[in-house]
Amino acid sequence: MQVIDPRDTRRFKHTRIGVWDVYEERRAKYYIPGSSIRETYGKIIESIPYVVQMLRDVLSIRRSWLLLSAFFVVEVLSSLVPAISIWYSGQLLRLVETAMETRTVNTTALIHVAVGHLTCQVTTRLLHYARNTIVIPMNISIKRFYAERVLHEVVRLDLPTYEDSNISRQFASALSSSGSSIAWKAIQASTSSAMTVISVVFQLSILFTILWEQQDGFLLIVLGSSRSIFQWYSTQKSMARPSVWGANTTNKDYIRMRGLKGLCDALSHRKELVAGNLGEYITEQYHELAQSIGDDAGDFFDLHKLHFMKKHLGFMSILNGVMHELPQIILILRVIQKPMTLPLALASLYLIDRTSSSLIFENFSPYQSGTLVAQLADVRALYEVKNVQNKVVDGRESFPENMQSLKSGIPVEFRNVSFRYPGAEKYALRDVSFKIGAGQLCVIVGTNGSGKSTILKLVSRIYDPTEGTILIDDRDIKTLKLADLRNAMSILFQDYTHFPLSIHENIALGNPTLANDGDKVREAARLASAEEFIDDLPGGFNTYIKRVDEGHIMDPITHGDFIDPPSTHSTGDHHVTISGLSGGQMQRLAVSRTFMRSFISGSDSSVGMMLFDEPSAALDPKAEYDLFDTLREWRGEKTLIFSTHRFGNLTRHADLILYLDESVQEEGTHDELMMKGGSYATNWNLQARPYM
Ligand SMILES: Nc1ncnc2c1ncn2[C@@H]1O[C@H](COP(=O)(O)OP(=O)(O)OP(=O)(O)O)[C@@H](O)[C@H]1O
Repeated sequence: MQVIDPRDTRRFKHTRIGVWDVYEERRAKYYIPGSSIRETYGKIIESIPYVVQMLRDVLSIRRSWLLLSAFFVVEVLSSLVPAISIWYSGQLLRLVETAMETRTVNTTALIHVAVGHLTCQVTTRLLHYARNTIVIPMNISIKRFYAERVLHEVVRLDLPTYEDSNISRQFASALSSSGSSIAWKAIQASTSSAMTVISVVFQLSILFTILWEQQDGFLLIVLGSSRSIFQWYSTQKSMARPSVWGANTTNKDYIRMRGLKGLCDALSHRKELVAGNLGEYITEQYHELAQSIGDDAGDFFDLHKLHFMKKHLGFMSILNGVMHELPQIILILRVIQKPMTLPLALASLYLIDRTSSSLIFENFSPYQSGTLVAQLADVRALYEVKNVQNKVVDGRESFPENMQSLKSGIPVEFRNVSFRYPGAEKYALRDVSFKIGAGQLCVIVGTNGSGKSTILKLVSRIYDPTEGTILIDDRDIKTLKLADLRNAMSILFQDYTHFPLSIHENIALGNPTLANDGDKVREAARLASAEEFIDDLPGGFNTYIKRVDEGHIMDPITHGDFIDPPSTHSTGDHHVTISGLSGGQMQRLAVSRTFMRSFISGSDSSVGMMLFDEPSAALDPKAEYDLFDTLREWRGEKTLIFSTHRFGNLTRHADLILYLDESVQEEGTHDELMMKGGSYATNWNLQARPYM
């Protein structure tokens, strides 16, 4: 993955386009005539092992042998037809010549030429059709094949790796599923390049044979071919892009303007926009900002296009026009000298026009899907994602040594642990040490941002400590196999999310081994007080909370907008989609998922530790009471660690309370800490006062 360092001016050129700062790598990666050919071929050679692997993979897809062979046959035929057509044009030229000399027309030959021309046209259309019937199914199969592979690569990434913007960009470019698949584009680009060579060689040799015998033949050949070569050259030049480039803006007004637009566009802000009467304010502010920035405030791609166009409107495009007219001028001069040669001149001109436009087409076609080198580089990127290493390195030791040891919970110890989030300057935790015994109930309290959630993320190895050691069952957490560790615990995050799946699956994913067990899912929901409201939903447990892109509709106004899911699935009780649930209902669902993991598998349960981050924040008092009542029953059997702001229900029963503020400030039971009269006692009294 390339990283752009704007300070590296030797490598990156800076251009200001409107409000945008554009950084382009000075050395171009793709082929530009005049640039190092060795470098270009070097890149192609580097990509060969990846391309070979890709071909092997593609050929392992069912029916792909057949489709690929058919595709190559069609491509070879398509590359020969233009040359055959030019050959017929040459025959026509000969007929005109003979007619002028003998004043007779060879009708049979004329019909022959006409039929030949027509056949070429029809064949071109048929080949085009045949190509589409091969290309589309091939593309669909290859895309499906790689979609599965990509899912496999994405799913294995841990949070710090996934959060890394360089890695996510690498994945985004390698795994882009829009349009054709990378593999298929590369196959097409390679074939297209090979066919271009065949086609150009054939066409030019036929043109050469035909025009060579004519008066000014050599000049016409040179002009005809150089016209297309020149046009190809200038197009390559204008289409070549540096391999690494990036654009950013630091314009405060523009960033604010985009922020205001984002506020209007996103559904998630609409509630506050409406309730806060923000419409008028936003319109005014947006207008003022737009006026002050002026035309510089454009979308990057629009401004870049404009900049690019101005840059390339120059000498080359004028010369291009001149080259286009030269054959005509020469032929006109010839006709002026010898008026009798007019028909021959017209036929020659027609021939030159045909050849050059067909040659130009041949040379442009690889660009429709990007250059060959670019496509091969993409294939390489596609295969290199599997080399991305996770930042949280897996341990080697199995855990636990025997399942029986989990039955009374798992002891946890922090030894001088400090932690800084990736990219953050400030420590979230500093020199934290504590010990939680097996089966104990520990409650972590503290102000906002004091590090409570961070402790839970470290215990579950979502992140690793920057300094210090965490011991699980007296063993360094880093030595344990990650899968085993996570099997042994159940965690409810503060910022839990629900998946775009049915409610049944949302709960069942807490314990995928029991995913098809409807009774267990229902039991988990009951324990979390969610069963009743789920049953009241239109589709019960089959209700979808949100769905990912369902259905398309094409009309002249919306052009492929999505159909609103509820309108397409409002019948029956399967896959009914609802647009929302209350905050408390959402939380009950999240708790159900956690219960599914830890309780439902009963004696088979491998869970010895449960972590809850603010599990009752959105619950009503009754639901909160029931939840903690259920959880307390598991004390002595599972280690329970809670992070919470609500002291009352939990802390009084806790074996250990940690009062946190970057590090552990106070530690003990409720009674001990109340006696101490420190921050815990102050906060307890603050919460209790309204009820006294
Ligand atoms: N992903 C992150 N990247 C960078 N900093 C983070 C990240 N998550 C949390 N922090 C910072 O780490 C510190 C501790 O955050 P943490 O979420 O652990 O606090 P908390 O005690 O759980 O807070 P709250 O009571 O508000 O939930 C805070 O200063 C927070 O801003």
